[in-house]
Amino acid sequence: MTVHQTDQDAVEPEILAERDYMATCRETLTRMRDEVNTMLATGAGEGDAVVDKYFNHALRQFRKQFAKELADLDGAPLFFGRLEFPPGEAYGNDTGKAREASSPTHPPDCDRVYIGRRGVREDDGEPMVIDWRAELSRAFYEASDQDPLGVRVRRRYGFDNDGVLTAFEDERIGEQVASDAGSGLLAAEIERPRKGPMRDIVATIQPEQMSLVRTALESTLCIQGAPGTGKTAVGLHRLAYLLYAERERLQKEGGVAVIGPNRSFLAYIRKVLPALGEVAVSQTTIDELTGPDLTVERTDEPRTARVKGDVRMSEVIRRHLWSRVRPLEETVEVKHQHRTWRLHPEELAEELDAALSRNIDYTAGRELLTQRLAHLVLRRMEQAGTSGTTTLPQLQRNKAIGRALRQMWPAADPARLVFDLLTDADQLARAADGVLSAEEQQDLLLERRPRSVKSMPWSSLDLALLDEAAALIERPARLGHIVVDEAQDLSPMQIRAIGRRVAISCTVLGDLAQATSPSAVQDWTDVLAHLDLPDGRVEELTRGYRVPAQIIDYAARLLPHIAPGLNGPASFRRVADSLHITRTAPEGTIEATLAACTAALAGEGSVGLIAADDDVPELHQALTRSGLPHTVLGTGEDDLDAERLALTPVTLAKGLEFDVVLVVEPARIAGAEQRGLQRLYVALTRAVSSLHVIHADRLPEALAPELAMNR
Ligand SMILES: Nc1ncnc2c1ncn2[C@@H]1O[C@H](COP(=O)(O)OP(=O)(O)OP(=O)(O)O)[C@@H](O)[C@H]1O
Repeated sequence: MTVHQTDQDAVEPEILAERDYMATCRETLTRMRDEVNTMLATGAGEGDAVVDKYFNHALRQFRKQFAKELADLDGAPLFFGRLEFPPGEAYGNDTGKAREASSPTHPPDCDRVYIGRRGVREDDGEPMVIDWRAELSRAFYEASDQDPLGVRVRRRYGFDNDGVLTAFEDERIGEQVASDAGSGLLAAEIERPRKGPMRDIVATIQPEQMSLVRTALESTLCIQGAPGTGKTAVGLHRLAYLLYAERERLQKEGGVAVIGPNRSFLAYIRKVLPALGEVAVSQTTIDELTGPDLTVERTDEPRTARVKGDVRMSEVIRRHLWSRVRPLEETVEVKHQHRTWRLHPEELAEELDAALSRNIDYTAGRELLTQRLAHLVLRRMEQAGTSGTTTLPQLQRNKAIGRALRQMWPAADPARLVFDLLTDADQLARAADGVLSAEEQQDLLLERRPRSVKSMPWSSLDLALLDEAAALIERPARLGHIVVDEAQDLSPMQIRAIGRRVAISCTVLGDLAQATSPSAVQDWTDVLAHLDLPDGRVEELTRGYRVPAQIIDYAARLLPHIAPGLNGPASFRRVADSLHITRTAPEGTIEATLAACTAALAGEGSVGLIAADDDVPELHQALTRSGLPHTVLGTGEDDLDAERLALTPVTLAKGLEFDVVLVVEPARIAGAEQRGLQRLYVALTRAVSSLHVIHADRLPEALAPELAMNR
C-alpha cells in the first residue's frame, strides 16, 4: 500500500490534481443546482396554468426536492474514494469521451471511478462522481485480493478538519500484499474531533456493515451489537441505500421513517440522512408515533410496566372493545314516509352475527352493520312495493337505525377504553379474566382515578395501549420501511405498534445489554414475532469502532451481571491513556468534576458530562457559576451544535457519543433504578477518546477499585 500525505510546505502534484478535480466537481454541482433553481423560478417545462395544474405542481415539488438534495453540505468532500478498472471496464468503450492523459475519469490506460455521497454529472451526462449506493460503487467496499471485482487499484482519500483533501492511500487489488489498507484513514476518521451531531460513515463503512446496508428491501433485520459497533450508522445508511435502490416502490408503499427513543437522540442523528442526500425522511420517537397528540406525564413503576408492556394486554384490550358489541333485546321501529317498519330482535341478532363474522376492524364492522340494517328495511319496502325513490344512504341516516346502532355497536374512543381499563377494577376484571392474574390486574390499576379522560396523566407505555385500541378501531396508515433504533428498550406492545405500520420490512437495531426498561423484550426472536415478521433475520455486529479497547474492557466487567450471554465487542482501537478513575472526598466531587471539564475543554472535540438525572440540576448550577459554557440535554432544543460541553442526564445518554466523557458517581447511576447497572454500562461506553470516572461513593462491585487501574 502506498500512502501519500501532504506536509505544510510541499503539496504533491497528485494531491493538487485531486483537489482541482474536487473543485471542478463542486462547480458542476453548483451549476446543476443553479439550473434546477432557474427552472423553478421561470417555470420552464410547465404546462398551461389551469389545464396542467397538477402536473405543474408535481414538477415543482420534484424540482424543489432535487434542489435540496443537490445542496452542497458544509463543504463536505464530494468524493472520498476512487477505483481504477482496465480501460472500458467501468464505462464501456463508447462513452463519447476521448481517452486523454488529462482526463481524470478517462486517462489512456484505465477507467477511473470517483465515489462520493451523491452523483455528479457533466453537462453532457457523463458521470464525474458516482453515488456510493450505485452498483458500480459496490466494488469500492467489497473488492478484495480473493475477489477483485475487476478493480486494479482502490484509492481512499484523507481530509483535514476543514474538508481539504490532504492524503490518499492506494491499494493494489489482487497482488496479495498483506496490508491493513484503509485502517489508518478509518482510525483518523473515527478520532476526528466531534462537534455537534453524528456524521455519516460512508467513506469508511466496513464490509460486515456494508453487507447489512445492502440487504434487500424484502428482508427484515434485527441487528444486535455492542456499543459503538455502528448499529445506528448501519441503520441510517441502509435507509439511504434502500431509498436509492427502491425509491418508487417505497413511496408507493407509504414512505419510510426512523424511530428513536427520544428527541435528544433524534437531534443527534438528524444530519446523517441529509448528508447522504436524503432530506425527506420522517424521524420520530416511539411516543410521538403511538400518542401523536399526547404528552407523557408519568413513568410506571417496574411492576406496572411489566404488565402494561406485556403482549397479553392486546387480548385484554381486544376483549374490552368487542364486549361493547351486543344484540338488542327490543324491536326497532323505523319510521319512513308515514310508515313504520319493525326489525325484531332475532333479525337484528342475525345481522349482527353476519357483520361480526366478517372479521373486519371495529369501525368498518360498524359501518357494515348500519348498511345491513338499512338494507333489511329497504328489502321490506321493495317487497311491499313501497320503496319508491328511497335510497340506502337515506335509510342509513334514519334516526331509529342510528339509535339501534349506538346500542348494538357503540362508537369507541381509544382513550376512553384504556382509561376505563386502568381505572375501573370491574371493567378490567371482565376483560382480563383468565388472561391476567388478580395481582397483575391490581398492578395495572391507578391508585387514584382522575376526574376525566382529559385529565389522565398518560405514561409512555399507556400510549402503546391507546395505539393498540386505536388500531382495532381503524387500521393505521403503513410505511414501506421503518428503521427502529435502541429497540432493546421497547415493550412487546410498543413493538406491535410498529409492526402494524410496516408494509414491507423493518431494520431493528439494539443491544440487549443496554436494555434499561423493565418492560423490555428479552430476545430478538421475540421482537420479530411481535412485529409479525417472523421471517426476519437476527444479525450481530461484533467489531467496536467507537470505544477504545481499554474503556470497553472496563465497561465489559459489568456484562456478566447485566447480560450473561453477551460478549463485549472486539475493539478496533487502543488509545493510550484513555481511562481515568478519580476518587474524591464527598465534598470534593463537584470541584473535581469542574476541573475535569475545564481540562477536557482545553483539548479538542465534544465533551459529555454524564450523571444521574437527580444530580443534573446541581451540576448545572456549578457549571454556570464557574462560567463554563454548556448545553443541558433534555431541556428544549437539545442544540448539540451550540456548545462543546453537554451536561447529559444519564437517561438521555443512550445512542450518543462524545470525544471525552466524564461519568460522575457511578454508584448513584446504578442505584437510581432497577436496571441501574445497564444504565451505567451505557454511560461508560459513550467515549471515543477518553473516559474519566469521578466518584466519592463506592464503585459498584464489578468496577471495584482494586481492578480499576488508571491507564
Ligand atoms: N465504518 C465506520 N467508519 C467510521 N466510523 C464508524 C464506522 N462504524 C462506526 N463508526 C463510528 O463509530 C461510532 C459508533 O457508531 P454507532 O453510534 O452507529 O454505534 P452503535 O452500535 O449504534 O452504538 P450504541 O449501541 O452505543 O448506540 C460512530 O461515531 C460512528 O460514526
